[in-house]
Amino acid sequence: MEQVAVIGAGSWGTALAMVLANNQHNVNVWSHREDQVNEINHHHTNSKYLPDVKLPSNLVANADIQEAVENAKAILLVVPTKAIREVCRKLRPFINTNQTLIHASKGIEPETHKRISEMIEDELGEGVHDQLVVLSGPSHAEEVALKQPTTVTVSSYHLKSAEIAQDLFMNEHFRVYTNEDVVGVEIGGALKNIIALGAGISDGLGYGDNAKAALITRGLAEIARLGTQLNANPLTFAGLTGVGDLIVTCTSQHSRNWRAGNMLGRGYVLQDVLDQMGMVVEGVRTTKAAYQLSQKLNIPMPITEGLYELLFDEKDPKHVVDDLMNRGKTKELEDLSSFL
Ligand SMILES: NC(=O)C1=CN([C@@H]2O[C@H](COP(=O)(O)OP(=O)(O)OC[C@H]3O[C@@H](n4cnc5c(N)ncnc54)[C@H](OP(=O)(O)O)[C@@H]3O)[C@@H](O)[C@H]2O)C=CC1
Ligand SMILES: O=C(CO)COP(=O)(O)O
Repeated sequence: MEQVAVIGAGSWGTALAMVLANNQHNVNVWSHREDQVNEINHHHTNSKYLPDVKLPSNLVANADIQEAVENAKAILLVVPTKAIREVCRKLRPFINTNQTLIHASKGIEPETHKRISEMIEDELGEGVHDQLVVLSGPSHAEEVALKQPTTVTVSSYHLKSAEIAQDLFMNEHFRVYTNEDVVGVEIGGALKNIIALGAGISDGLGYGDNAKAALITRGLAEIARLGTQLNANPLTFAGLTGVGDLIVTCTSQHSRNWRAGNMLGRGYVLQDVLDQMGMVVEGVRTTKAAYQLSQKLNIPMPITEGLYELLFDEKDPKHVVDDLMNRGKTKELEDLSSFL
């Protein structure tokens, strides 16, 4: 039984805290909202983010970040990418070299084009490199909270750290694999959200399963094309954090990215969609970051480019699809030749 701190009390932070608490660990969830801390401690619920779910009694909440991480063997960071740096700065005075630092967020930072583990190292110092672990894979919070069978991957430059995370989370409902390809795991988890927005748009436009299968497979091709340029292992994209997460996010109505895309496809404007969602839609900022990166590295990413034009240049969704379908002729495997 270990002491674990969870930084972030949204849907994913709460669901992962439940997995840890169900594994008999003592879990302290930090939230920046007093009212939410009181609700978790007095009613054992987090009604905004996981309605109708009862939280275990060994899961408590704290609004003081120092108290939340006190004596923690591991700290799990689960806030939107946009909040990672701010939260790390709050955390910095209270971490030590014996703790495993796990993050479960999915995004790339616009302008710097950094992955989340790189942002964390920027803020907490290079000394945390071997303590860092990323947890990713096909896993909607709503299903994890109901103990439905789920598989994820934990990845670290230091296998021992990944194994510590594996031991903390693994149980009969939640199966955890290790993988040492941090770049591939983070790139797959972040970029699938762009394709999920696209899948939602396609459904919102009334297109069928053929279009969605095309988006998933050609989306995977461009994710792998960028990822391998960044030194990811191409095989990671065939795994849980690549095609696995693409499937779940592009086909599930739990996905906020799919739902946001669906509204865009039905004609809603971006700001109204984000206002209605009330939870993070990571794919929007990640589209900007991935588009910028593809331009900088001169890597063709036509779906990402189409999404960028739709989100940031107000291009009509139907025109985006028409332009994707009417690109010049190409070979399916041409892009993949560098893998061989
Ligand atoms: N939900 C899921 O099923 C999964 C999510 N993820 C990833 O996990 C990450 C978090 O997502 P998720 O939990 O779903 O997001 P939610 O939108 O459900 O919750 C985000 C949480 O972070 C808090 N937060 C936002 N900004 C700050 C800040 N500056 N300081 C402190 N807390 C802050 C929010 O507080 P407030 O209530 O005040 O806004 C809220 O508690 C994302 O990167 C997402 O892609 C990964 C796998 C599955
Ligand atoms: O990453 C997720 C599932 O693996 C959650 O996706 P959404 O953020 O689109 O809900």
